[in-house]
Amino acid sequence: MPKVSAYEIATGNFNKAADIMGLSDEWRTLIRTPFREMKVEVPLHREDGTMTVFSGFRIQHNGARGPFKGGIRFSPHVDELEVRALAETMTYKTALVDIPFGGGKGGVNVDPRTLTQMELEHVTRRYVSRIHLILGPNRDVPAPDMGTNAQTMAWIVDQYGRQHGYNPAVVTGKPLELGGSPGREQATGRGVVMVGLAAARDHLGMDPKEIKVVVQGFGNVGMNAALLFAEAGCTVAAVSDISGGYHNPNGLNLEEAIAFKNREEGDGTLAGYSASGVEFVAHEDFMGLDCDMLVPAAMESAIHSDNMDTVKAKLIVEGANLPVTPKADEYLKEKGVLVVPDILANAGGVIVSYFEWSQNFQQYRWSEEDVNSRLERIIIKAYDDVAVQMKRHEASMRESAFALAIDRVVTAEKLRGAL
Ligand SMILES: NC(=O)C1=CN([C@@H]2O[C@H](COP(=O)(O)OP(=O)(O)OC[C@H]3O[C@@H](n4cnc5c(N)ncnc54)[C@H](O)[C@@H]3O)[C@@H](O)[C@H]2O)C=CC1
Ligand SMILES: O=C(O)CCC(=O)C(=O)O
Repeated sequence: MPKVSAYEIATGNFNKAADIMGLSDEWRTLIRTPFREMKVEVPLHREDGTMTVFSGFRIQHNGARGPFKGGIRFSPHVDELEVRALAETMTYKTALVDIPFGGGKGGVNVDPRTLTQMELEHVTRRYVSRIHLILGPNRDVPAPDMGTNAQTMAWIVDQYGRQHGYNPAVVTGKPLELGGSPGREQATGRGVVMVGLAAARDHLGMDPKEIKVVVQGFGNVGMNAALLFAEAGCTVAAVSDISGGYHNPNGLNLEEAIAFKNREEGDGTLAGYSASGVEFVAHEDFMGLDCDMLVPAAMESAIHSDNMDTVKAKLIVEGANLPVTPKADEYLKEKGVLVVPDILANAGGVIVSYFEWSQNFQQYRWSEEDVNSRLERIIIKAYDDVAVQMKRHEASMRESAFALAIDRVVTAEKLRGAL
């Protein structure tokens, strides 16, 4: 895969929108420059007696509209520029869906699959003990991202509480028992499905039952999106994870695939999965599978100059952050493929994180139906707002979404007297 970094993709996304807006160089610099970046050592004494030192980051990109908000990623690829790009993406995501947060992101360059549960807990606590001073319910509120989950958030709330007193609103995506919100776990995938189906209806004139979907990534976002697409009546023809792709043009049996992935003796992936009608697909062939809607929901730079011309889908819905490189984006635009950008498509997670944070302040729990219907209202309002901007600027959905979001951040900065 040609290496286009997350930061290059974030730069491309910003510049195209800033050009459309006619944003001055001074404002470009002010908006893009992160408010604060923290890099910390995260040492781990392993159970086998060895020691490893990881690097941890928490980057607060922009807080003009509210506390910094964004997930924490555990992945061996994490570095400062990747976290900076993801933090900036959060700034525009929270602005686009108009929730009262800025943008931030954190990460540790650790592969969680290589650690025991106890080692993972140590890494999480060490990381939090080094960044806790810049966190807080009204300061910076983390959440899960790639390689982290509700259990990680539970350790974070506990570790933060040891130093500042217990406050569940310091982190979202927690287990329900610790003040998590009903619906948060499925929220990102649910949002992907809500905007994906709206875009298929409005731009392709397709009903769910006619839509063939292919999903890259079978973790929190990809698995929940696949399940909810199937529940809506779509044919989910293929899914993939780190082990490769699994394809049945007539539709996969997702429950069976999930049971295989979660089996006791497995490694938590789909490696070795086989069933009648299912063929294995190598990573490099996955994006070229026949479908109407392609959902990259794994990692950045998934659709790039070497595979962009294999894409058969008419609609791409970005479940992952930054999955399409600028060159591929330009190519797809010229080819007439509609791309629903990450800051809209995967905003369901942070929207329900906002609900969780609000519920924690109220010390009150909403029902899952309430959460899901409020999520739909907010994400579809953002989708409609973007549609208006597309007409106004005669621009792509990505350019229009970013222009709207950047404008809201600039307005907040001006009101606060930034310059
Ligand atoms: N968890 C959340 O609420 C949100 C996550 N996102 C973004 O969605 C993406 C996925 O995040 P999660 O689902 O949370 O992570 P996860 O860690 O739960 O799942 C990641 C999945 O991607 C697979 N994967 C990794 N490398 C792959 C490759 N080369 N090809 C195919 N599959 C591969 C993994 O095997 C796993 O199934 C990331 O870009 C993340 O930033 C965006 C918004 C919210
Ligand atoms: O739920 C959140 O606060 C942030 C989720 C996230 O990291 C993302 O949307 O990329």
